[in-house]
Amino acid sequence: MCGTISPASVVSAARAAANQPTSREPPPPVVKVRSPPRSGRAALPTATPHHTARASPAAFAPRRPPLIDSRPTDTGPVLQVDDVDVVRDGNHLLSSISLQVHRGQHWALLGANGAGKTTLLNLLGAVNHPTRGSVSVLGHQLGRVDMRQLRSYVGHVNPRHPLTSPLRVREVVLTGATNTTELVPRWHPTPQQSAQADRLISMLGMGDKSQARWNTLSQGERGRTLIARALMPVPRLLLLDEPATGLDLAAREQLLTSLDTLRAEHPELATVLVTHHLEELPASTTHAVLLREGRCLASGEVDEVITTDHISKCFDHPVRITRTDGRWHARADR
Ligand SMILES: Nc1ncnc2c1ncn2[C@@H]1O[C@H](COP(=O)(O)OP(=O)(O)OP(=O)(O)O)[C@@H](O)[C@H]1O
Repeated sequence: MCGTISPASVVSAARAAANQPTSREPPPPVVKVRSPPRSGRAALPTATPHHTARASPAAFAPRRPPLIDSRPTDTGPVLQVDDVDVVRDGNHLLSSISLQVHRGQHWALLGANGAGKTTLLNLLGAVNHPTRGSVSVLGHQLGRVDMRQLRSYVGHVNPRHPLTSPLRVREVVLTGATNTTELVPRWHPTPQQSAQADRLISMLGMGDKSQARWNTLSQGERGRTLIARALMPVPRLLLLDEPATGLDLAAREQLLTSLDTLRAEHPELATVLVTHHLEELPASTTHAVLLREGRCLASGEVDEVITTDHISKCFDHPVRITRTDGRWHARADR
């Protein structure tokens, strides 16, 4: 039986713990490290070579004035992708992709198996660089910033979370503070980080599983744990890679309702949600991009993109699309 998820209160609690303003509160004075970048230039340390990217525990001290100015007063796009290609082993995984995501927008990223959805999401999450073209995340162009630090400002829910050691739920959530898969040796959370983790766990209905080990969790419990983990940095951008995979009917509906509430309560948040299934899209989805064989088939406002014609082309199969009470359904067109 699943507990009740209340994402609005989750984020409110996270903001309170991180001492950040909610959308209703006047912002406290901010000490900026630098002015917000206009040209995409970073107010971050310069790019860190991969071989030096391992961070010491001191690197995960409690957050001070943000190195990235990602406050709601920013007017630039949260994500800007310009004419991007990704090539691996001579194969074009993505070709000529462009995309602009603004705060308050909730994008669905749709496509058949192998269409390139995860490859694109990994660019948006500052996990990988493009082969050609440019990607800016929270106003910072990949290749000009410390990717690890930039990633710490993005909530990324990956159902294939590569955790192998049997960490407890609470420990997994705390790795959201360090943006690592494993606990960082000799790192200790601050009292605020500990309290925030406990609040998130409780509000995601995992309070009675807080000490359970990762390898014993059901798929739905893992999903909730990973959402709590992703919310630890109080992100302005939330990336969700097939968040409903493996959830039973009730758990899926609860998750989608939670995402609707989260979005309504936090109008500054931008999200990108990857799925193969239209039934897994929250009603609050505002935009969509369809990928087919690494290319963009359609992109824009959701009702113009999720159409019978586009979806049939995208999945190379004749389907009929209907939308009822904000939710989408796809049926084979016989
Ligand atoms: N490192 C790599 N080298 C070569 N090909 C790769 C590499 N990584 C991914 N691919 C291929 O790129 C294509 C796109 O992969 P990707 O995981 O982005 O697709 P997807 O749309 O997320 O698929 P799915 O819905 O099955 O998860 C696939 O054909 C995959 O096999």
